[in-house]
Amino acid sequence: MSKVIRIGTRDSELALWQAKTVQNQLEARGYKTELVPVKSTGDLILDKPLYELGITGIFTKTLDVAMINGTVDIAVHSMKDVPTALPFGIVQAAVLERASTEDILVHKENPDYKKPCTIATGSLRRQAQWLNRYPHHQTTDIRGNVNTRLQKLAASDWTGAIFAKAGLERINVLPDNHEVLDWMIPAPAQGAMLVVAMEEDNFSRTACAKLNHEPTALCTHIEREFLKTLEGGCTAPIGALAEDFDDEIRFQGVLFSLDGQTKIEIERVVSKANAVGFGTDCALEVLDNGGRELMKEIKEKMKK
Ligand SMILES: NCc1[nH]cc(CCC(=O)O)c1CC(=O)O
Repeated sequence: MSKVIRIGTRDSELALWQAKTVQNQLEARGYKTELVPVKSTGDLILDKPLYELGITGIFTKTLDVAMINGTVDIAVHSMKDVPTALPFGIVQAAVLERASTEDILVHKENPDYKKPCTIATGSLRRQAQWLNRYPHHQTTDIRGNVNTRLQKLAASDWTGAIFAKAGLERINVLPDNHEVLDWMIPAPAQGAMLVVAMEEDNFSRTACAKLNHEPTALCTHIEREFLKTLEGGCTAPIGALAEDFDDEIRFQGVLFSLDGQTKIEIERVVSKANAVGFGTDCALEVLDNGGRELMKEIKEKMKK
């Protein structure tokens, strides 16, 4: 095992933490590794909402190119940032055991939700779910990595900002003044880390396979199937969570209109033995239940 596995990562604190976790796990199994941080397009364009950029894989593209060019062997991503269709030649090499899946609101003082509030989020999914629950509130866009967003919140007069709990926990910046949004359905694969490799790179794939956490891989697979079937390549307010209970998977999926007023949801239980294709089946049910018209409306609004 003399070959060094070069691990590509974005250079944010969270991305580096995640890449180092993969590095430590590989080294614990006797592999030699090297971290290669790169800047992604998503980290360089910070003045526009993500969904307006109209680029899928804005956080993953730079690393995909580095891997195809052979400057890195594997790349570590927050799985929820990875488009459901991987570039040709790139494959999933490992899904690590999932951390917290929840969204949280970080706020300054205890908010009174009965009053008008301003909630910062750059995510269509979080915006729609917040406005569905609190129609008299408003949302405002926020961009940047986790630390930047915490600073922007501190300097603002907003009520709070929404984060993935996993991200703040990982880099140890979860403030006391936060509330877990247990009613909000997370993004597909939120809280999971994905390692990708080149299909023909058997050495890296064999190494990474040892880090794979089967239940997380199955749950995130179902959530991403749901996403892929619903969205058809377009960004939309979609949430999905599959949870592992011994030999059963419990699944919740939801599609919202952009203003949060329309909600199409599904809740199902499936045995692990029948889990293949289950995410797709759930998405088809949502589409048949008014989702087709809703997705068409969202696509038209997003063009403007
Ligand atoms: N969209 C950015 C992003 N991608 C992954 C995480 C956090 C870690 C995770 O959800 O796995 C975050 C930050 C956030 O949503 O607050």
